[in-house]
Amino acid sequence: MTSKYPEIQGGGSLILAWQVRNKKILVVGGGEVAAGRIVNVLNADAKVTVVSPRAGLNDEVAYRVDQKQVEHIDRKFEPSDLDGVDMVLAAVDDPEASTQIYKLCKEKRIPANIADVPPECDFYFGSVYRDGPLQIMVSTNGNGPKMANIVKKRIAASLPSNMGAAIQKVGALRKKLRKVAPLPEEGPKRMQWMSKVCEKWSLDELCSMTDEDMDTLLEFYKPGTVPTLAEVRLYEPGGVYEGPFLI
Ligand SMILES: C[C@@]1(CC(=O)O)c2cc3[nH]c(cc4nc(cc5[nH]c(cc(n2)[C@H]1CCC(=O)O)[C@@](C)(CC(=O)O)[C@@H]5CCC(=O)O)C(CC(=O)O)=C4CCC(=O)O)c(CCC(=O)O)c3CC(=O)O
Ligand SMILES: NC(=O)C1=CN([C@@H]2O[C@H](COP(=O)(O)OP(=O)(O)OC[C@H]3O[C@@H](n4cnc5c(N)ncnc54)[C@H](O)[C@@H]3O)[C@@H](O)[C@H]2O)C=CC1
Repeated sequence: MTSKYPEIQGGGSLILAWQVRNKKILVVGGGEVAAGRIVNVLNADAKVTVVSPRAGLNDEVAYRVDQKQVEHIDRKFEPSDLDGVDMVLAAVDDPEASTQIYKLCKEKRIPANIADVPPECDFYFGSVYRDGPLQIMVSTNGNGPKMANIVKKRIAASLPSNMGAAIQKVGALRKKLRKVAPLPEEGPKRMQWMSKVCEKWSLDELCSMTDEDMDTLLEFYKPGTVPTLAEVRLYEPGGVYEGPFLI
């Protein structure tokens, strides 16, 4: 029997945008996989510590250590490394160490990704496309990591190059709108108006929107209308404005 509600398809992952700004993340290992993890978490503004013997660091990880982008503990993993840590990413070529790290993380309830052991991961990484504020993650839920990479590239190729820039402008406009209409009870109106702007304006229009344009556009929030960019630029503040576009 078909239902009017979404059908449940178990076996997936909960895909979230985890906020790790200033959280302490421990990366165990300093090889190629660790290098990828480090980029992912630094891009999310985490505080990163890498534990691995210096001799085992690959060029990229050694570079990030030398640049002080990450802290470095020059030895093998020890249990005390987990003190005060919010997340652990293990990428070592030593299955025994992997299992020990996993067990300790379970005990201490620290979320962990153990690169080579999917059953020991609280979460998987995915293939990520990034364009400014826009991030798209593709997961195949452990079935085909390389396929995730291929799907990501296809999605990326289909996206306009100014998508991230447009989203950045929308972010700035939303911030200003919050100042103009701060009250919680205005929520529904605020959201409706914001959605209309996103739907009506092209990406090029959004991208070319200046700070001044934003302020003018926001004058249309009260009547709840959405002019075009051209109309915004024709608008004279304080004037009585009743164009055919005020729908
Ligand atoms: C479960 C998971 C756990 C986790 O790592 O979080 C995991 C596990 C394993 N990967 C293995 C192999 C490879 N991994 C890659 C690449 C990536 N792997 C990533 C994620 C994940 N890998 C998680 C599932 C994600 C999902 O299913 O969607 C990506 C998407 C993200 C990232 O790691 O950052 C990143 C692409 C980054 C990008 O697009 O930029 C390549 C290709 C390459 O290196 O070019 C290969 C070789 C080819 C192949 O096998 O496909 C093996 C060894 C298998 C063996 O021994 O044969 C295991 C262990 C196992 O499967 O048992
Ligand atoms: N996405 C994924 O899940 C993938 C996982 N892998 C697996 O991930 C693991 C790591 O791969 P690579 O980075 O290519 O290996 P690698 O050999 O380049 O690096 C291993 C690193 O671990 C460090 N290390 C070893 N024992 C340690 C310990 N006890 N404490 C701290 N550091 C220690 C070494 O110094 C070295 O920096 C391998 O087991 C590999 O099979 C490989 C490809 C993709």
